[in-house]
Amino acid sequence: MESGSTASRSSGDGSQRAASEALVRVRGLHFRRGEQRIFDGVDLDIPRGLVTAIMGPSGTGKTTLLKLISGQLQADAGEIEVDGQSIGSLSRSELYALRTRMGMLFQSGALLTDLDVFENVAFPLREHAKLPESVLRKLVLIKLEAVGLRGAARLMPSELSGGMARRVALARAVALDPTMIMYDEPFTGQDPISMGTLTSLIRQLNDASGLTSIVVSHDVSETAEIADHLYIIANGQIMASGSPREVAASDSAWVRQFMDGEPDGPVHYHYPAAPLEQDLLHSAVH
Ligand SMILES: Nc1ncnc2c1ncn2[C@@H]1O[C@H](COP(=O)(O)OP(=O)(O)OP(=O)(O)O)[C@@H](O)[C@H]1O
Repeated sequence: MESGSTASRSSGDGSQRAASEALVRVRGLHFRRGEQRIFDGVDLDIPRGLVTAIMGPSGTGKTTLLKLISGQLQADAGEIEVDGQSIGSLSRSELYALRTRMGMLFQSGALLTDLDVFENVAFPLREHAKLPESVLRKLVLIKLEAVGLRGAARLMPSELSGGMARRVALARAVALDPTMIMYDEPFTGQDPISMGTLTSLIRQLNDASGLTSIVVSHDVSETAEIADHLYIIANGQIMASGSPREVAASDSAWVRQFMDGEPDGPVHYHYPAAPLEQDLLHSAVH
C-alpha cells in the first residue's frame, strides 16, 4: 500500500501553513465500525481561513470524519483538537458550546417544512442567542441577502427549488457566525447552474466572513475548483494531500484512479462480500 504517497508532503507552503495555522488537528485517529476499520492512524490539519476538501471513494469515511470532528462520534484512539480544544476531553456542555461555533450543512439537513424561509434561518438564532426581534430580523435578512434569497424570505420550503433550499440551509448554517463550516456533499442533486452558484457561495462566505470551511465531496472538478487544500482518503488512510494542483500532478496510482474517475484500479469500490456466483446460487440472502 502506498500509504506515504502524499502529494505535497515535501512541497511548498501549503502543508507548512496547514501545520502552523490549523483550526482542526487530527493525530493518530483510529476508528472502527464493528469489524470494519474506517480510520487506521490518520493525521490531518484543517488550516484556518481556507477551504479544505476531503475527498475519496464512496464509503471511505468522509462523513464519519466530520462526525468525529464535531464530536457526534468518539474516536477509538488518537486526538482531535478544534481551536485548541481536545474534543475527547470536553464535557457535554463544552461540546455543545463548541458545536454552536461549527456550522454544518449535511445532505440530510432539510429545512423545517412548517416554517417559512425567514423562520428557518432565524431558528438557530432563536435557539442559541437571545436577541431583540429587530436585531434578529436584520441578521436573518443579511444572511439571506448573502445567499441571494432575501426576496424569498416569506416563501415556504415547498415553494423552493432544490438549489434554493440548499442556499437557505446555507444561510441557516452561518446564522450564528460560526468559526468553521462543514459541508457534506453540497453539490449532490444540483443542476450545473445551482452547482456553480453553490461553489461560488461557499468560496465567498469563506472569504468574506473569515470562515474555515471543510467540504466533503466526490465531485472532483467542482471541489478542486474551490478548495485551497485537498485530502484524499482511502482504505483508512490519507492517500494524498496538497493543493488541487499538487494533487492533480501526483503520479500515485491511487490518486490517479480517483481524480480521473476510473472505475477500477488500486482502490476497490465493492463493499466486502462473498463471490457473486456464490450468492446467486443461494436462494436466501443473509
Ligand atoms: N451508523 C452506522 N453504523 C454502521 N456502519 C456505518 C454507519 N454509518 C456509516 N457506516 C459505515 O462506515 C463507512 C464509512 O461511512 P461514511 O458515510 O463515513 O462514508 P463516506 O466516505 O462519507 O461515503 P459516501 O461518499 O458514500 O457518502 C461505510 O462503510 C459505512 O458502511
